[in-house]
Amino acid sequence: MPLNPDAVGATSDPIEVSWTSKDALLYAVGIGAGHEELPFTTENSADIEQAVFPTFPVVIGYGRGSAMGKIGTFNPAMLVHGQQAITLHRPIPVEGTVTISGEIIGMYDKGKAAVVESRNTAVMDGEPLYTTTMSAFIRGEGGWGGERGPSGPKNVPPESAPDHTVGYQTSRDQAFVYRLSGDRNPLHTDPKFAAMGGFDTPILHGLCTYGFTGRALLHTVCDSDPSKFRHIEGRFASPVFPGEALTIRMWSDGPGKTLFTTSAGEGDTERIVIDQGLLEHS
Ligand SMILES: CCCCCCC[C@@H](O)CC(=O)SCCNC(=O)CCNC(=O)[C@H](O)C(C)(C)COP(=O)(O)OP(=O)(O)OC[C@H]1O[C@@H](n2cnc3c(N)ncnc32)[C@H](O)[C@@H]1OP(=O)(O)O
Repeated sequence: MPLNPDAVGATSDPIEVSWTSKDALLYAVGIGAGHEELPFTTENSADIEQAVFPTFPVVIGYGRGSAMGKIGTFNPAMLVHGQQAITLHRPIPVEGTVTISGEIIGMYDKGKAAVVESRNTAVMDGEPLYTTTMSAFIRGEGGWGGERGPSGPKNVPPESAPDHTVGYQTSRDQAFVYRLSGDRNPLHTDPKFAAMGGFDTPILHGLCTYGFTGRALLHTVCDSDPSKFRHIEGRFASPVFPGEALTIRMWSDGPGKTLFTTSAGEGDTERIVIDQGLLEHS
């Protein structure tokens, strides 16, 4: 059975998931943090309280609570992560339990591909903690005559030079650490599976690049304070190969708003890998 466009509105059964301090530390090293970010990478440094990166919700209970299981069948090697947004209602504690509910909120026919949007809402102690929205871009699954969905430019930065630029280096083996936070998709580690998806070598998890990007934004425009980081959104514009350098460029867009892009590679190979980036912060 192929994709089922009638799955829009399908919901998952709410499910309880928990995480520990160690999960937050593992996520931190998976997105490249280390000795310069001790609050996020240690729980026992003198006079430092452990903190959690605001992009951590994307791995809490990874995949559990999502309604994506209701969209029908497709070749998993043809799926790439398309877009991701995270809204934080309060900072994420070092450990905790949430109840996650998922819903399919859109299924768009792009002709050569299907774009499937889903939303997860997480509640802790009866109050919303965070909401995540993601889209999957499934190549070869369009063409059923459905709505084309959103298109056109969004969160376009000005032509002017960025207000801030941060560079990070991913490691050749970055995906092997990042996957331990939950996403074991072999697209990121197995050359044969990657080849089935049309890639010469495994590509980096989109959410790993997203985590590096969130670190840059947190430290540059939120004074490294997760409580100032309210909402982030962006679109995966091109694959990243493990070992590539990342450059995150930021433009202030008025009070509490920063537009951003993330690029990978250097010189001739540099290209934007996250576009339509927006951070809302205080
Ligand atoms: C069930 C379990 C769920 C688990 C989810 C996550 C699992 C993870 O392990 C998977 C990953 O991490 S994959 C890695 C991260 N993602 C990527 O690397 C994708 C990078 N992007 C691309 O390759 C292309 O932009 C590409 C291929 C996405 C699009 O490029 P093109 O084919 O050239 O498309 P284009 O002609 O530019 O546009 C066609 C229409 O699609 C819309 N669109 C483009 N990029 C999109 C994107 N990233 N997300 C959503 N929609 C997108 C365009 O707007 C266009 O629509 P329209 O014509 O209506 O304007």
